[in-house]
Amino acid sequence: MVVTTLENVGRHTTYRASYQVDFPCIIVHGGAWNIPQNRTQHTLQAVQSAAKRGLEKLLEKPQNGATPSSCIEAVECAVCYLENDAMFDAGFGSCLCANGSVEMDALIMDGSTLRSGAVACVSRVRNPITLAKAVMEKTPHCLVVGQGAELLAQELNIPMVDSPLEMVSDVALKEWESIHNNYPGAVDTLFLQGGDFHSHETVGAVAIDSLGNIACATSTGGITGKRNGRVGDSPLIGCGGYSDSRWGGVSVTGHGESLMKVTLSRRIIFGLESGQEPLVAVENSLEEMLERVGGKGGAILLTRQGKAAIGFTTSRMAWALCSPLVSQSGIDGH
Ligand SMILES: NC(=O)C[C@H](N)C(=O)O
Repeated sequence: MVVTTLENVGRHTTYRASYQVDFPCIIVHGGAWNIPQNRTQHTLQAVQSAAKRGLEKLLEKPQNGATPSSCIEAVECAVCYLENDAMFDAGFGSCLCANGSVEMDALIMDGSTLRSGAVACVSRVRNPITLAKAVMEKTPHCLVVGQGAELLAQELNIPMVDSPLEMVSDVALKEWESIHNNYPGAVDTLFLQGGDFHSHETVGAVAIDSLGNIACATSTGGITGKRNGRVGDSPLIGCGGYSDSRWGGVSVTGHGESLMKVTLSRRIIFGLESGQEPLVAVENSLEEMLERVGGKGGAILLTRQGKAAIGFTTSRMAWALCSPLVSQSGIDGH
């Protein structure tokens, strides 16, 4: 068993960067994997636009004396934008399960109260992140799944499609057909050493508003060929995302089963609590996940102190950072 030590930290991280930012600020990712060249431009532009829209929400003037805590609206807005883009593995265009259907997961978390809401295995909801937000704001629960979640969407008039087939894109269908007959291996191998070739553009965002409140959101269709009913890391608190305004917020992407085993997002925040620099917390956690359980992934982090950190162990991950003074983005490893 190899346990990550200080000597081997940094061996696998393909990209690491950190920025000092002003408030309010938002950072967005579009999934860690081996993004093909022909998707580069679109993917990068989309995460940049999503971050810009999120920032606009953060800069909106509060109405009727309402508290200007807009980080939740900002992450929802950025994630919705990417869910609506068929290129991403979230909302319309999500990866397909073994039986060819779409099952989506999403999580949102409010770091000022630790309230969170999540949905899993929804097939007919246009924007799973909006339903996750409704779970947080309108129910006493943290996670609602499947039919129960869709019933809630109906009750709350959250936009749904009539048939799950309406959420299936041509690209997702093509990829599903290409790994036909190899489903059991897919979830195990797609993100493992050297195997980050498919599956896909999970999306996420972290925002800090002018009051210093921090929210995170993550949304995904999971991994192509996953067993029906499989739930990945994305909707689970501490796995797909975590936010505590005392420290920071994080959204992650990658091999869900690995991310769950090391509770990647909570682990990164715990690194901050233990006094680690933001980038060290991100890098140590990703390295440990790869060393310990063999899974690759990526993370975005925004801290209370105004540091943004980005890291990934896959070949690529599209990300974009936007504040009134800073605008940065990237996709390649070093
Ligand atoms: N692309 C991804 O990030 C997949 C997601 N983490 C899952 O396993 O469901």
